Amino acid sequence: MQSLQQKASEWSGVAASDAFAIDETNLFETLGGIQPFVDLSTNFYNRVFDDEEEWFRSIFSNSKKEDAIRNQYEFFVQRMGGPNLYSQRKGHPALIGRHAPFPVTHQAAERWHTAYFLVGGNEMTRQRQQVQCKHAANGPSTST
Ligand code: HEM
Repeated sequence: MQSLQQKASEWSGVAASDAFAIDETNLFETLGGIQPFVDLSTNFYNRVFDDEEEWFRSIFSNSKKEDAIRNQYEFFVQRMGGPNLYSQRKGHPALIGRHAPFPVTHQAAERWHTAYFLVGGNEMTRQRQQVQCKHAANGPSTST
């Protein structure tokens, strides 16, 4: 079976070595602290909340823009080599699980190619759940 990383690379067209090049440098230090990330996430969510396509905007209809901005910049600060702001406040990022309530489909991931790992992660989670349902219907597994 293909790994999540293989699927994400195939769908996005971004090689894993390019995706993980962020680990070869400390972008938090290079960019000079938190403010560039606050600006990035503010600009990002201003555009998301003003998107011209209703189906895309509606994915965020239950989110407050200020919360979404903070969640995102704290996550990026942490992931790019800065202090663990996100985990101190909210725990493990667990991004596949946290996105499970939202329709992060192939169509949505076209907007943000990094999101293909969420699409693949959701598919794998659903496949595992289907296997469990089958076992439940057939009684306990004897194969372990
Ligand atoms: C098109 C693809 C995506 C869609 C539609 C999407 C949608 C959402 C939505 C609706 C939320 C809740 C907003 C909130 O924080 O209150 C959210 C949260 C979040 N997203 Fe995404 N997302 C996408 C891709 C990504 C990617 C690629 C990343 C990481 C690189 C990411 C990181 C996060 C983080 C860190 C949160 C905050 C989670 C939390 O603390 O609850 N998202 N996303």
